[in-house]
Amino acid sequence: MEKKIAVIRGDGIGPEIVNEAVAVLDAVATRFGHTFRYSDVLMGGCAIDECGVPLPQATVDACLASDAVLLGAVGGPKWDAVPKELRPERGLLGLRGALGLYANIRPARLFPQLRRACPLRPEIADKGIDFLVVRELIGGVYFGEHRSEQVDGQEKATDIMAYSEEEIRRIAHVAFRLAEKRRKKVTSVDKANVLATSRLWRRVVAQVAQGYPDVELSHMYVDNCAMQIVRDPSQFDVIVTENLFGDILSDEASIITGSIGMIPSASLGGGTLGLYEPIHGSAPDIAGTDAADPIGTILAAAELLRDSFDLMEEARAVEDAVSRVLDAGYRCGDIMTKGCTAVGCREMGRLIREAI
Ligand SMILES: NC(=O)c1ccc[n+]([C@@H]2O[C@H](COP(=O)([O-])OP(=O)(O)OC[C@H]3O[C@@H](n4cnc5c(N)ncnc54)[C@H](O)[C@@H]3O)[C@@H](O)[C@H]2O)c1
Ligand SMILES: CC(C)[C@H](C(=O)O)[C@@H](O)C(=O)O
Ligand SMILES: [Mg+2]
Repeated sequence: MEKKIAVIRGDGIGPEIVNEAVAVLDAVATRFGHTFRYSDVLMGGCAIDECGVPLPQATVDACLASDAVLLGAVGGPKWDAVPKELRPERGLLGLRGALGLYANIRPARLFPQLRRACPLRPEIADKGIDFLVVRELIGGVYFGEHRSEQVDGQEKATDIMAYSEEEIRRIAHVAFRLAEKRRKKVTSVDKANVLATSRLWRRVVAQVAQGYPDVELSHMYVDNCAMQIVRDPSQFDVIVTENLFGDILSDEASIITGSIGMIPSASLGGGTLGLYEPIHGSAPDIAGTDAADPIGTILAAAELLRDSFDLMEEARAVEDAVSRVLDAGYRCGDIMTKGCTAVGCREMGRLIREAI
């Protein structure tokens, strides 16, 4: 099989972790006889430095001309002073919007090898952690109007959160379809006791549920959900929620499985083009030190093989390789526990490649 992959290394640890993920894709190509052609494109702070904007049109065009997009992460303190519409993160939001990627799927799954890195009490972890956060990605407050003005001699800032029925309906279908293939439970998370967008969310999700009679739907307020994720994560199968709540809950869900450095994400739209990235950011505090855990990005590459290229065996080979390296006791600093062998980003990548 021959496929084109747009590669966005980005800022901070982005280039370090993407290098390892691309090398893993190369190992897959060699073992299974595929050809992956990469086009390197700029986004975020590095694009501001090179081109003056966080999302050059050439990047959008290259992504649209590819079969999938692999991303590291963007942003960092170097660009804190740039005007808000030019911030590195605007590049990421702009790309998600330009590619129509409305569904962001972020798994929370505890690797059996990482039980000791799990910060939850053993009796809670032993009940199992295996759920998905399905986050709406191109609506809500992220894509509403952001305004700052002088009122009565003071600065006043406003962010508008808006959702249409159709924006809610399409993400709800994604959640129900995923739940049908899993444990058949959807928890829709909102703040319907306060927000008009959440009341609409609840009504539309309940309507969509009627088309999936085998799937059980429950509703939960986001503050309660944040608490339930650490109290008893085994109750969740698929969580579906709006953009901002999903951003926050997925970071929270990541840490109960060991580390944010281990969690991949897939951003999907109506077609086959998907964007695959770890859920974490550019980690400026450890950039350039070879301390970043590349596993989240490598597992994102596995998702890319499965979702965008339909290469099930190849995706499984990457996931099994990660498992075998963890079985052998190798750990990056974020998941290091007593008795294991500490390795850096490059060495972790090499071990996983060799295990393929
Ligand atoms: N998708 C993205 O590109 C994305 C996502 C989140 C944040 N950001 C941006 O990244 C920058 C830094 O944000 P932040 O510090 O709030 O969040 P962050 O996720 O970059 O880092 C949070 C903490 O997790 C650690 N961490 C993150 N990834 C790791 C990995 N792979 N291995 C080991 N440790 C890891 C970091 O060292 C840090 O202590 C900001 O500019 C933010 O806007 C970008
Ligand atoms: C960098 C930022 C805009 C982004 C988001 O909030 O979506 C990030 O936190 C993420 O989770 O991908
Ligand atoms: Mg986030």
